[in-house]
Amino acid sequence: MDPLLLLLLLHGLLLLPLAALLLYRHSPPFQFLCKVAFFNCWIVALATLLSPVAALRGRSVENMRLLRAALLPLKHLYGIRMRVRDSELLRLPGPFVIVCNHQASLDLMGMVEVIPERCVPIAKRELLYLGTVGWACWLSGIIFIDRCRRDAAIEVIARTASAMRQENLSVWVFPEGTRNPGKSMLPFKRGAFHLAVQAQVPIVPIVISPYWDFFSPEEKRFTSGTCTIRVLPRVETLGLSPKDVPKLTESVRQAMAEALAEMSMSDHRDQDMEQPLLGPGEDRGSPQGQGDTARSRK
Ligand SMILES: CCCCCCCCCCCCCC(=O)SCCNC(=O)CCNC(=O)[C@H](O)C(C)(C)COP(=O)(O)OP(=O)(O)OC[C@H]1O[C@@H](n2cnc3c(N)ncnc32)[C@H](O)[C@@H]1OP(=O)(O)O
Ligand SMILES: CCCCCCCC/C=C\CCCCCCCC(=O)OC[C@@H](O)COP(=O)(O)O
Repeated sequence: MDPLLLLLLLHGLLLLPLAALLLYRHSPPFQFLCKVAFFNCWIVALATLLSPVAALRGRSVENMRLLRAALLPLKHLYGIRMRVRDSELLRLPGPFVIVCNHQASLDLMGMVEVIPERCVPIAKRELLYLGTVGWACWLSGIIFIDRCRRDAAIEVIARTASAMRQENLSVWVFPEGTRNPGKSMLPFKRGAFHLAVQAQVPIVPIVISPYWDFFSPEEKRFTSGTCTIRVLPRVETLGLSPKDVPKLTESVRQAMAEALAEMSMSDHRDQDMEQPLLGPGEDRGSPQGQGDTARSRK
C-alpha cells in the first residue's frame, strides 16, 4: 500500500475517537444514544459474566443479589442520585406484592435500589430470549408471563401465589404491563391484585418520580439528575376475594396516581448533584424529596 495513504488512514483512525469524544461532549442526541447503548451493553456484559456464577447455584431467588449488584453501579455511572422515601414501609414480616409504575428500562435502577430480599419481578416472556440476559433472569427466579396468552399468564400467577406462601417469596409487578413514558399512569392490569388476593398477602405500592428532568427519549436527552422513589403504606388483602379485585386495583392506582402527581409537582432544583462517571451531564433540575437512601432489608 502507498505509505502516504497508510499515513492518512492512521491519522483518520486516530482522529475518529477524538471526533466521537467531541461529539459526545457537544451533541446531546449523540450523548443520549451512547448512554442508552452503554446501558444495554452493561446489562448484556454483566449478564454474560454473572450467569455462569449464578448457574453454580442453579435457579434461585438468591441469584437476585447478583443481578442487583450488577445493576447498582449504573446510577453512579450516569450521575443519577437516588432518594428513597419511607423505605421502612418495606420491612414486613411475611411476603408481599410490590406494584410499581413503569416509565422506561431505567426503572431497573430504581428497582434494585429498593427491592427487598427474596423478591422477584414478573417480566414479559420476550426477555427470556435475550441470550445471556434471559439466562441471568431465569437463573434469578424471575417469573415470565406471556402477555398474549391470558389463560397461561393467569395459570403462572396462580402457581406464583402458592410459591409466595410456601417459599416466603415476594413479587414485584409493573401493573401497567408495559413501559409508559407518559405523565400519568396507564390503567392497571389486574394480575398483581389477583396474585395478592390469592396469596392473601399485602400490596406495597412504590412510585418512581418522573424522569423528564434528565431523561427524554423524544428529545434525545439524557443528563444527570435525581430520582425519588416513594414507598406507600401497604394495603391489606386478608379476607378479600376475586370479586374485590377491581375495586382494590382502582384504589391502589388512585393512591399511586396521587403520589406521582405530588412528586411531579415538587420543586425542581437540587444543588447537591452526583457527578456522572460517564462524562458531562448537565442537570436540568430534580424532583425534591426528603428521606433516607437506606435500603430496606427484611
Ligand atoms: C445482569 C443481568 C441484568 C438483567 C436485568 C433484567 C431485569 C429484568 C427485570 C424485569 C422487568 C420487566 C418488566 C416487564 O416485563 S413489564 C411486562 C410484564 N408485566 C405485566 O404484564 C404485568 C402483569 N400482567 C397482568 O397482570 C395481566 O393482568 C395479565 C397478563 C395477567 C392479563 O392481561 P390482560 O390484558 O388480559 O388482563 P387484564 O388485567 O385487563 O384482565 C383481563 C381479565 O382477566 C382477569 N385476570 C387477570 N389476571 C388474573 C388472574 N391472575 N386470575 C384471575 N383472573 C385474572 C381480570 O380480572 C380481567 O377480568 P375481569 O375482572 O374484567 O372480569
Ligand atoms: C440471541 C440473543 C441475542 C441477544 C441480544 C441481546 C440484546 C439485549 C439488549 C439489552 C438488554 C436490556 C434488557 C433490559 C430489560 C429491561 C426491562 C424492561 O424494561 O422491559 C420492558 C418491559 O417491562 C415492558 O416491555 P414493553 O414496554 O411492553 O416492550
